[in-house]
Amino acid sequence: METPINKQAQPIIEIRSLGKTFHTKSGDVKALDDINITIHKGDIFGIIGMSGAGKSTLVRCMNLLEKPTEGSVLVDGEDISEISEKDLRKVRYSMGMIFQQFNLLEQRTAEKNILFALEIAGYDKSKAKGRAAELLELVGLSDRAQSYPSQLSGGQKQRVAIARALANNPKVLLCDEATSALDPTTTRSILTLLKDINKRLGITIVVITHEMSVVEEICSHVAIIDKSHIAEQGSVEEIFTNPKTAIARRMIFPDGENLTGHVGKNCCRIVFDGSSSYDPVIARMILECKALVNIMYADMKNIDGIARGQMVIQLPEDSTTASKVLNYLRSNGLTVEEVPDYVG
Ligand SMILES: Nc1ncnc2c1ncn2[C@@H]1O[C@H](COP(=O)(O)OP(=O)(O)OP(=O)(O)O)[C@@H](O)[C@H]1O
Repeated sequence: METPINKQAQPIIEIRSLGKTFHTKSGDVKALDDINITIHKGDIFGIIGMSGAGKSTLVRCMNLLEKPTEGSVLVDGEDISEISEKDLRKVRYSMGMIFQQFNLLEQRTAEKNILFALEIAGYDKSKAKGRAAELLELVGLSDRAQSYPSQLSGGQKQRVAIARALANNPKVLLCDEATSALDPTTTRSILTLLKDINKRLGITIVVITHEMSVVEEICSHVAIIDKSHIAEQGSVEEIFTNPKTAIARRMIFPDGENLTGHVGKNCCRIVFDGSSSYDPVIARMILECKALVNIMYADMKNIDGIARGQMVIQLPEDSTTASKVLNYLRSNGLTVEEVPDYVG
């Protein structure tokens, strides 16, 4: 399944038929199977999945920290599994990375953590201090340059890690569960910073997370990974409005789970894309079509102030009334898809 093409933007990361098997003493573990993803320049691309789904392995394959056993990874059109170690190092410098546990050097101050990254990349020494100051300002930590990690809060540590990851002007920032160790308020401030960096510097951001709220807050696109496979991918708006797989529905609408386990013949899925609120439409439909319907599943979300979501209803057995219901919903601008055998 391909991400819808953003016609303005060029692909920056293309993952083609990628697979990764770990050979362990107790047998082979297939961590990734036939993964196909295209990330375009300027996207904030979320990769979401449950624990053990393969998220970290996938993000580590993007800069070949983990070597895929099948398929290829193209960065800016170049197959990076084919290039020399030296060129691969350059590609890695073009892809900054941040982690859940920050991974700062505890014996160095915030400034020196950044200087270290610049030094390794061979940055001009005479300009390095100025560059570090610029980066600390970008992440709002100019006044903590001389603090050691142990003197910083979790959010401040992640800001230093972001500054360090940006030191070499990367084209891509890979974030592996970057907010998972932070409280909700700090999480929001880090996500706001990432959004700002994406906007101001045009850096493509890949966000690995198990939290849908993170995707909802900052991502433009999302791929849902389940048991080593991509279950679904697309723009966040599209996936949130009309999730097609059970895993996507479970992750996006966890509150809808109390309605799972329902099975029904002759159902239809109604997609609310923000142009109408469902209560009056459904109520009017019941009155106008004189049709009683069973609600098999329903959930709505507020995305950017617009109500989106979906509902699955069981249509009346009488086919004339069922058609009336479908026509009514469609004529009210709703997207309606018939589901002959619904399994919730
Ligand atoms: N180095 C390794 N050796 C063997 N198996 C591994 C290795 N790394 C990951 N795995 C296995 O690959 C699968 C995917 O792991 P991965 O860490 O990528 O998942 P994840 O979605 O990031 O999970 P989590 O959120 O729990 O970190 C798991 O079954 C894991 O046990």
